[in-house]
Amino acid sequence: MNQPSKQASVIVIFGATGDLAKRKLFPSLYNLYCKGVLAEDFAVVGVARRQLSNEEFRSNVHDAVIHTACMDKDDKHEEFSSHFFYQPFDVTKKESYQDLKGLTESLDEQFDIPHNRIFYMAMAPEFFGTIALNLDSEGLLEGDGFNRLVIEKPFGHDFQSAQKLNDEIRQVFSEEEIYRIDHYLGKEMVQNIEAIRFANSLFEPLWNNRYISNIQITSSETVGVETRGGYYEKSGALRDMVQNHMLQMVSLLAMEPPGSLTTEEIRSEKVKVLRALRAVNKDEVNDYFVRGQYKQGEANGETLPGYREENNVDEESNTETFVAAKLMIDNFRWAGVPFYIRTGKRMPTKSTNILIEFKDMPMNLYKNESGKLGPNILEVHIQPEEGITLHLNVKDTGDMRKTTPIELNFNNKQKNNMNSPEAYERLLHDVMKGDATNFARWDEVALSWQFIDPISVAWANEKEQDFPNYSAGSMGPDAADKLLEKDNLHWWSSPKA
Ligand SMILES: NC(=O)C1=CN([C@@H]2O[C@H](COP(=O)(O)OP(=O)(O)OC[C@H]3O[C@@H](n4cnc5c(N)ncnc54)[C@H](OP(=O)(O)O)[C@@H]3O)[C@@H](O)[C@H]2O)C=CC1
Ligand SMILES: O=C1O[C@H](COP(=O)(O)O)[C@@H](O)[C@H](O)[C@H]1O
Repeated sequence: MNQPSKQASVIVIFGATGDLAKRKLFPSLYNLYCKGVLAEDFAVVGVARRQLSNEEFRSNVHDAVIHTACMDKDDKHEEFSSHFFYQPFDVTKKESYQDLKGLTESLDEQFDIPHNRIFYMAMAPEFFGTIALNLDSEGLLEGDGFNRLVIEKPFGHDFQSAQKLNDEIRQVFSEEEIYRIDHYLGKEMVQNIEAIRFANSLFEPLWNNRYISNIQITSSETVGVETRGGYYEKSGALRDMVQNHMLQMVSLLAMEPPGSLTTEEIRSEKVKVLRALRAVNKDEVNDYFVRGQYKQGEANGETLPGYREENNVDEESNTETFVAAKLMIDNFRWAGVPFYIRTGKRMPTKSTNILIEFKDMPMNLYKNESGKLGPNILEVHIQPEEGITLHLNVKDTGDMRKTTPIELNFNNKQKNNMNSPEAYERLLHDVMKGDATNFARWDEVALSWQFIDPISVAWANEKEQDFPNYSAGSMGPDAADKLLEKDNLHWWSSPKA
């Protein structure tokens, strides 16, 4: 048998019969297997309440990856599934943990794995504390190898609940052992923000309030809440998207250059941005934030239901399915530069796009169609396109005193032959390598909740009388446009969306 790799591990998935495991985790592990990242020395133990045999579980895994192809190689679905094992599990029962300990130790021997463990919490957060304490008390963390805990979002519902959850898991796991997933941090172009900024002398000197007018981040989804009404009613777009994904993108765009690309240096710079975010108190919420809820509408000739007609949604629901906001970062670099963000469900396109609008030239020497020189804009296309577009003005071919706008485009997928890995694949690989850079540190999570909480409290206390206020299939309520019009600006719609 080959020497086991140092990172070889037994991966335990709590909630292995659920949606996340099926749609994201198994296909990502399969891709890693195809690429040779997972060698022969790995094993996955799935646990959940229902009674399944190993064979039944493997058949579920097989079905989940059957449409995922190994690039340029023969498919290995059977071989891959043979690394999977199942154990029926009750999170509250000691015997479940003792059985799990026995199984993981026997897999160490069978697959020649050092005592390395990755515990992936793909279950409701209310169980995380209990699981962590039992893993410790039942001896599953003993041994020479590493123990890593991967925690899914939502990490709490507000600052207080996040702190309680953090305290519970920190009784057992150190901060370095905890990997708090924010899957946006696994996206190729989100990771590219740092490279675009810090590897190009063209941009970095301009990346401040002297040259940038404003930054706009739009993350729009075409889907409604589908089967997730129960969860979403308690969450809303503010907690579901803004507290985590949107603020993470803001941090990466606004942070100072780290001294080096180490995990802690990068995360510490992001934390400084969150500390400098101007707090919005309850009386100012309407100046900085807009909320929306979709009503019935149309897209591609299809009638789409309103949010209040979805399953498990209250017919008078006050939950927002759209948020737009103006964020101010009160530090030397960003004073006076608004960061506008918007995100919502049932919008016309599935797209995430960042747009950096540079300030106008001090004087316009040129004439063009509109009489106004268009601004330089750098767009970072996060999804579905992955790339950047730089909008410039060049001389019109016919008239030397006239300009015409042009675009310089880079498409990442073309460069990578369409094989850019999925976010979960990248993040799972990072966990295996022990690289926590693209995971949220506790202080990032704490600060983002502290910023969000006054807004969610204000919205919970004051029912929005205008709800529902945007049609499914539209770009959100008019108030989101007015938020920028007040500043003599407008949302740029991306040609790549
Ligand atoms: N689905 C997604 O795309 C995303 C999910 N998440 C988060 O991931 C977590 C899991 O989500 P998802 O997979 O969608 O949820 P599901 O409801 O589909 O799955 C939940 C899993 O937990 C198991 N489970 C529930 N109660 C217990 C219990 N008492 N003891 C043991 N196992 C239990 C269920 O299995 P059984 O019924 O057999 O016990 C099932 O395997 C949640 O925290 C969610 O917020 C985060 C981002 C995206
Ligand atoms: O975390 C979440 O993200 C998805 C959007 O993710 P994306 O990668 O498809 O952009 C969102 O639909 C979901 O509500 C939220 O929980």
